[in-house]
Amino acid sequence: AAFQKDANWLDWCAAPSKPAFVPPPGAVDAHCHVFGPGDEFPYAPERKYTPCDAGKAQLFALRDFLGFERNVIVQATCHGADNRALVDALQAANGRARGVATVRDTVTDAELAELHAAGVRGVRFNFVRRLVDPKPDAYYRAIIERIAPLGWHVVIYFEAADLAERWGFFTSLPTTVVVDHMGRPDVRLPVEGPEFQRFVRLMDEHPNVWSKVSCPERLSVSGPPGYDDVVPFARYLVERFPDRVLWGTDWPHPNMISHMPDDGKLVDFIPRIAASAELQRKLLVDNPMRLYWGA
Ligand SMILES: O=C(O)/C=C(\C=C(/O)C(=O)O)C(=O)O
Repeated sequence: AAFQKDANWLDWCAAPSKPAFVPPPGAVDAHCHVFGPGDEFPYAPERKYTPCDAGKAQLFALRDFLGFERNVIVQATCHGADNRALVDALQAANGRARGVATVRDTVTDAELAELHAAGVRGVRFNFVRRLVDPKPDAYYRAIIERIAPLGWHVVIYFEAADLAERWGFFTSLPTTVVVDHMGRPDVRLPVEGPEFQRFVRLMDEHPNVWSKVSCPERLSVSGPPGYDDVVPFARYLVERFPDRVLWGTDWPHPNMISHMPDDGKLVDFIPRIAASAELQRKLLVDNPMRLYWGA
């Protein structure tokens, strides 16, 4: 094989349980990835991890098994700014997938047009240092100038400690801004405490800011299968900002060290954080369709 996955890499769950929760018709898995296969879509030389391959066929099979209709496929750092695997998956999805790409400030108009034609509707800025060496604000502002005319939005991934430091930059972004995984709250701290309430203030004071209420498996201290300690945080955001939340599996779950989540159990997390059919429809259908399909 062209690439060897990292020695401690956990492969995605090959036989997830069938979720008890049945997603509403048209439900969207709004945060997932495709990895390689590496001998067709090489991993980026600047990557900080090498995953197992996780291709579009498995992603779409999981979509169908879990009862979802569509995917938003997000470029992961292991592919850097090489979006070929993402574009390949989008083109194979027959309109049932949209993408969030990674581009450099040198991206050409032709490259942006090709990405848009494939179904890309946003770019991702990853500030998690174990994944990417951060760039100066000017680098990101240059990219935003290039993508704003396309109507794209920005997805940002950062650690809770970064929020205070980058508040000025995050609140200056002119597009819709979607935060991955609730800004990674420390769930040992109280929901009403100053740390999580800083993130709540970001959403409360900036109506262009959305959040994914995903990845309990990354945040939980109490652990699987229920990730009980994450429920209050995700539920709070769904109930406070029902029109600006998204949910995703995060398949194939890169960099999970403690365990590999069962995707069926992640789906059964949804009714615990979105307790009514209306909130479930907003979270899984209305919000992602509005943002990614312009519905
Ligand atoms: O998949 C996620 O959203 C989380 C992770 C990885 C990435 O986002 C990435 O490599 O782009 C992580 O926390 O390691």
